[in-house]
Amino acid sequence: MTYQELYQQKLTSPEEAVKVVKSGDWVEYGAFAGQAYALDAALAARADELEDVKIRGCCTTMPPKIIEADPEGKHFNYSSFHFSGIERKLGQKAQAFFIPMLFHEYPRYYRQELDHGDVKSNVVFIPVAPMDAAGNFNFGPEASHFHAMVEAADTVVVEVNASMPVCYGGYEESVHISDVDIIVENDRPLDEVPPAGFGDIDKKVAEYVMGELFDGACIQLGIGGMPNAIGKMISESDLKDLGIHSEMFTDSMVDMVLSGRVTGKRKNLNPGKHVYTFAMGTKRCYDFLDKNTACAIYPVDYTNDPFVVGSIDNFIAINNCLEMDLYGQASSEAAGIKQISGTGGQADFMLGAYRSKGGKAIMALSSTVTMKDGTVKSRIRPTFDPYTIVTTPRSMMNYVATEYGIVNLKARSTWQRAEALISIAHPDFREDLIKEAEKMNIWRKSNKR
Ligand SMILES: CC(=O)SCCNC(=O)CCNC(=O)[C@H](O)C(C)(C)COP(=O)(O)OP(=O)(O)OC[C@H]1O[C@@H](n2cnc3c(N)ncnc32)[C@H](O)[C@@H]1OP(=O)(O)O
Ligand SMILES: CCCC(=O)O
Repeated sequence: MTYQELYQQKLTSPEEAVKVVKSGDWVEYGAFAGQAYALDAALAARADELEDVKIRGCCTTMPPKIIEADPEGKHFNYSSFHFSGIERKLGQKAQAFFIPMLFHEYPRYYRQELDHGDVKSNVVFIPVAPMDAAGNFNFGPEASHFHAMVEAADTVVVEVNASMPVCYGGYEESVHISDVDIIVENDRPLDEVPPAGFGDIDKKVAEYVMGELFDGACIQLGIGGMPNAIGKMISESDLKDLGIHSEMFTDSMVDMVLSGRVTGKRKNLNPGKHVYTFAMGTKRCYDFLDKNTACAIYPVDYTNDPFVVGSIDNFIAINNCLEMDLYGQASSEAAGIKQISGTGGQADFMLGAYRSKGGKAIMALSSTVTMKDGTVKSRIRPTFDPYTIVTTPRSMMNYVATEYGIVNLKARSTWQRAEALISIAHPDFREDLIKEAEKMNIWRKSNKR
């Protein structure tokens, strides 16, 4: 049978395809902008027939119809490995639950199932580009953990999207028709996620970070407004021959490449290739990645493995946090019990970049945040409030930058950390921070006043 004949044999409607889901099943959704919209809608339409169907997603750009159809969660239960803005809102209403993870371990959660059952996966719904002549469906700009999900699921359902960019990769960027059970079709443009904005303070922080970059460095940029400010500054700099090895490919990276700052020529791993595991951006970003042989998508257990990252010389990881305490712990994913995002790849890259010869792991944050009620809070705090989630532990903290400077915490004692962090806190909060540090016994007589 030819691949085309096989395709026709497996092709059905979304309504028929979702009949494979039974009460009690675990169903895997896509991640980021890689979402199976038609399958979600068809499953939602079956709400009244089903009980206890558990769904796992990740950082979705798609408001799930299964939740719209069943807001009280009587039939479906939705969990996510990383909250997007959509899931953050659902989480506030107990319509989405969070699954803590280290991003580089994500594929392993599925593969362990084959050995001793960390997760159970009955059905996977996955969006793909149209089949190529060799029978492969490309996952588009979201390789991440997709191949591992396909391996673990009892039934693999793909939603073929003619608008999906085709992203060439190192490995595990596609699924072969022989591993697919059911095919549906649904053409729709990928969701666009415009880059988070940044202001003058972010730019000042970015200037301190820029001071740590050098020709030939290999860069990872995290998620949020601050990394975007840095990406823009890089593209306007005169840095040469930078490399990209990142988890997420962004619009600011398109600028970094098109401005000529990034060539990848000096990378000792994957030279000449801009390496990533998923993209979230505008159509311009997706078009840039489409069939671009200078870009290589890999599974996340490669891009984010701290040992892989650590093997890349001159690796500079730049990430963002919400708050830091005087010991150097970073809280980046939650405000108290409100889950905002997730650990994602932050801890992976903080560890990996420090392992790299010539590498640096930089946490960039503005010194203050203005809350919705207008109060201005220092992001550098003596201690965290109860229930605060630590994303990067103090033992992994390296460089920290605010608009008042950049300090290195590695191998520094508690008093050195307190002194360094207070020196880059907003001046209005420094005296109070010193008083608290004194109470905490981490301020010495010799510390500067
Ligand atoms: C993609 C890679 O390569 S990833 C590797 C990196 N991954 C990570 O670092 C994961 C963790 N980090 C993150 O998720 C992001 O970097 C963040 C959340 C720290 C910053 O992202 P940004 O988009 O710039 O955050 P933003 O300033 O918009 O704030 C997000 C929310 O947190 C709230 N918030 C921000 N600071 C605080 C604070 N100190 N206290 C309470 N709430 C806060 C904001 O009000 C906003 O909430 P809302 O959407 O309900 O209004
Ligand atoms: C799950 C990926 C997103 C991030 O690392 O922040």
